[in-house]
Amino acid sequence: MSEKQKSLESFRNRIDEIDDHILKLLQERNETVKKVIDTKIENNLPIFVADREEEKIAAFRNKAAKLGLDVDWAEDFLRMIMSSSRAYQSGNNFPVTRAGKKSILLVGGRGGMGRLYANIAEATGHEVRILDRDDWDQAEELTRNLDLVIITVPIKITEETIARIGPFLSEETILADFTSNKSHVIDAMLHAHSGPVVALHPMHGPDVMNVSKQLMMVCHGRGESEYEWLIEQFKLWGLRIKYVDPEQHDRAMHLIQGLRHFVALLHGSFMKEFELKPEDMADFSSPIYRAELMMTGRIFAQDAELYADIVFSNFERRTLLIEFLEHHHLLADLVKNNDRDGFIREFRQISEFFGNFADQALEESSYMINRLADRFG
Ligand SMILES: O=C(O)C(=O)C[C@]1(C(=O)O)C=C[C@@H](O)C=C1
Repeated sequence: MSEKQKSLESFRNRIDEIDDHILKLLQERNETVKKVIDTKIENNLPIFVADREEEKIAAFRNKAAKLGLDVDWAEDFLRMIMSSSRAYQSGNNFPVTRAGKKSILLVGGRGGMGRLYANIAEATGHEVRILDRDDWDQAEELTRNLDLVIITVPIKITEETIARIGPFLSEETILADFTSNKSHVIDAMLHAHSGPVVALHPMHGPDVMNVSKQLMMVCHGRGESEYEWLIEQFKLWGLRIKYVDPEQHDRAMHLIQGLRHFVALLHGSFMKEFELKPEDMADFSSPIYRAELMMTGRIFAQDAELYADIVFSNFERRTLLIEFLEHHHLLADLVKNNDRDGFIREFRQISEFFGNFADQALEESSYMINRLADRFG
């Protein structure tokens, strides 16, 4: 072995030692996190503490800069550590609110979201009951002495399920739902129940590792002081809360869920029609195109009925999708007429409309693409 090879080997050995040391330190950090979550459970404190994380990130960046390290990389590193810390804290028991343990019924509790929240609520010490499709003959028993009922059934049967459960509920029971559609649902709940009502939309799927730092949209219905403990409980689980107006929520959802999924559907359907095989396209794609292909492809790994419910959710959404499809003429005509100048004019008008957001989109998407390329490239 040459002298050069020998020194390379000794440097690599030193790097291995340092990496092992990092792992040991992470393990020690985890042991401390275990004590943190025990203290939080004893004192009813939340898993995710935004201020603490922001302060730590700012301090870490400063220290990294002084040590001549890449500050953005250092921030990512710390964010990953804290994310794993929250996952760890979400692994066993959860803190409960000062209002104490409650009885909670999940209607549709055997679906993905129902199971996720049933497990978390159970791990918090709440009494969890499930009412699924075939359990309606037990509805009376399941709704006795009940603090909260959450409707988490497919969109298309949400309103009829609300109407069905309403008569079983006492004045004190909170009626809530997890549907991605709010204005009609909140009206249905207020109509079916005279007690506290709150409409919720967890902005995540059932496949998340844990709910810490996930967003819960909240639309006020009735009796805020009575359902306050529930919002508090979400915060203790680590969720972020955003209060929204139901109409405003639904408009945004038409665009985000309806339109976005529809664009992906159109893309996938076109690929199928012209036999553009995703594997071949992926091989020829740089990270950005690959990311787009993945955004389209991920939909088809999921349930067709779920997407049908999202796309066909209601009349407003279907109207918007038809408007969207008809709008394609504007661009199709530019292409048909080989109107390069018209294309540039339209492009610039869209850029103006997007304003500063376009720069933010460029920055965020570049970040995402670099991370993806590093992991899967
Ligand atoms: O300081 C806390 O409360 C923690 O739970 C620890 C920790 C971390 O791992 O540093 C994790 C989650 C919080 O959001 C903030 C910080």
